[in-house]
Amino acid sequence: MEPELCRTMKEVRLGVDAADAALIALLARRFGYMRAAARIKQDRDAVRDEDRKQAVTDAAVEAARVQGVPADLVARLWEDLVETSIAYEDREWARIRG
Ligand SMILES: O=C(O)C(=O)C[C@]1(C(=O)O)C=C[C@@H](O)C=C1
Repeated sequence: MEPELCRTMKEVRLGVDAADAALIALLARRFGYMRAAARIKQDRDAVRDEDRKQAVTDAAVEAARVQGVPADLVARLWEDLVETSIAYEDREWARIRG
């Protein structure tokens, strides 16, 4: 049910749970690309790429603005998302070559 049509907290929470499940599926896919990056990057120092991090965050903030989501909140989320991705990619880089 669309958020604007919700009349009860039960309806709201069903919608939130469904959105969270969809987000987790997308995160699983995004993290899959981090495993691919860890496999492809030969140099461990290349795991962190500040220019690309900035570009990814800028794109997310712009997409959020178009969709009417507060840009400052998305910038904060993407800071955490990309830093978490870097940590995961670094861990995978070491695991693959361990
Ligand atoms: O684009 C890359 O090089 C990635 O490894 C992906 C990613 C990301 O989370 O989008 C992660 C680490 C880099 O710092 C930049 C971006």
